[in-house]
Amino acid sequence: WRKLHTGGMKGLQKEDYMQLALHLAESVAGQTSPNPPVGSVVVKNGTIAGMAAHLKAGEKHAERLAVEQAGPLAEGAEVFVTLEPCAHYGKTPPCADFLIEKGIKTVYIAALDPNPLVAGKGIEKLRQAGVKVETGILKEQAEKLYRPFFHFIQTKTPFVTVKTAMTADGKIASETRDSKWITSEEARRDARRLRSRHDAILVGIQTVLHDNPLLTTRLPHSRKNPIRIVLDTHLRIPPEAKVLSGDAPTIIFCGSDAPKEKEQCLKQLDVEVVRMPHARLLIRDVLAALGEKGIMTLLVEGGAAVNGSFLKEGAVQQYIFYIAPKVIGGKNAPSPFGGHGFGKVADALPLRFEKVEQIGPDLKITAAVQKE
Ligand SMILES: Nc1c(/N=C/[C@H](O)[C@H](O)[C@H](O)COP(=O)(O)O)[nH]c(=O)[nH]c1=O
Repeated sequence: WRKLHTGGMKGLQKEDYMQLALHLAESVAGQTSPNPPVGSVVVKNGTIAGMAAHLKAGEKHAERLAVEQAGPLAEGAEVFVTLEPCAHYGKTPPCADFLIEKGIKTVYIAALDPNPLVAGKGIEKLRQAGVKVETGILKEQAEKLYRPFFHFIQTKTPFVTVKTAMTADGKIASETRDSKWITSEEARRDARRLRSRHDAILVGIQTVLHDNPLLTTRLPHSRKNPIRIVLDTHLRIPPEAKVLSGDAPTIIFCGSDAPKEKEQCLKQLDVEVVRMPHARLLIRDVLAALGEKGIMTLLVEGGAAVNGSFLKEGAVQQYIFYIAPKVIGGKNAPSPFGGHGFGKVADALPLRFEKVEQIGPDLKITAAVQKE
């Protein structure tokens, strides 16, 4: 990437072009759901003849846009693409056929598609047509970017991130349940940016009753607000709750016994109410329903009760902890995870700390759940 900035185009290696394609893909992550974010670069005689990202589900794919930009230069060109070109008719015609038709000489691919319907088919089509194909360039970086998409394809449920903010002694509020504010404005802005990269954000009714959150991004030039989801078994949410405002779509999940008249009143507020088949809300049923709606990434902002159920259910793929340099104390001050947790330390959920950053005065730890 530095080479692209400083050394001009001369002497670029294939990894440099793939890095550019990955930067393009990373820049659209969060806006292409339920499609993956893909970037592509077309190179002819050592110069960049096209570069593009897939911008929105249903619109043209990255490699098609980049090759179209190249025009007549596409003949005999090299194409770098972050995910294996599609070989099947989705909302748009297959890219593999398009690349063949345009006379592309070589296709470099970072990550292979895990979808059994398409895995390897695009590559096979290209090779049968005499196109040279090389895979696995910057594979690790691409597979990290595609973790949510791969999870969604394989499980048909959203990739779940739990975000929580706590003091250095692990409290999300004081004993009197005051929580304004644990972390700094910079950290809370960073958390709202995290929201803007998610398809949906979920909280429990306790958080609505205690914090009355708006659950929007409220960032300049930010993309659309995520869908707001509230787990509210008995439909206790007050009609004047801020989360019922018109700033973003809101879906409330309730149990089978929730009062019907409350459901009607919420529907008057243009709020979607999903009545689940059991009296108790089961996390796996909620996730299946969200997957059905094409929600690929879900940010769970708790509070403690909901976080506790997601933890117990093993339904989380990533945790993001914001830690403030403060000590609040109090044996009854709430911690991020309610419920009874795991009885033995040996049964604690194993994580892998992937990134530790300082955001203003606070720490931000991004942790992946270790595959069991
Ligand atoms: N109390 C804190 C948080 N509190 C998070 C709450 O769950 C809720 O999201 C907040 O009330 C924000 O609501 P809204 O959507 O912005 O209106 N989250 C944080 O990152 N730091 C804190 O100090």
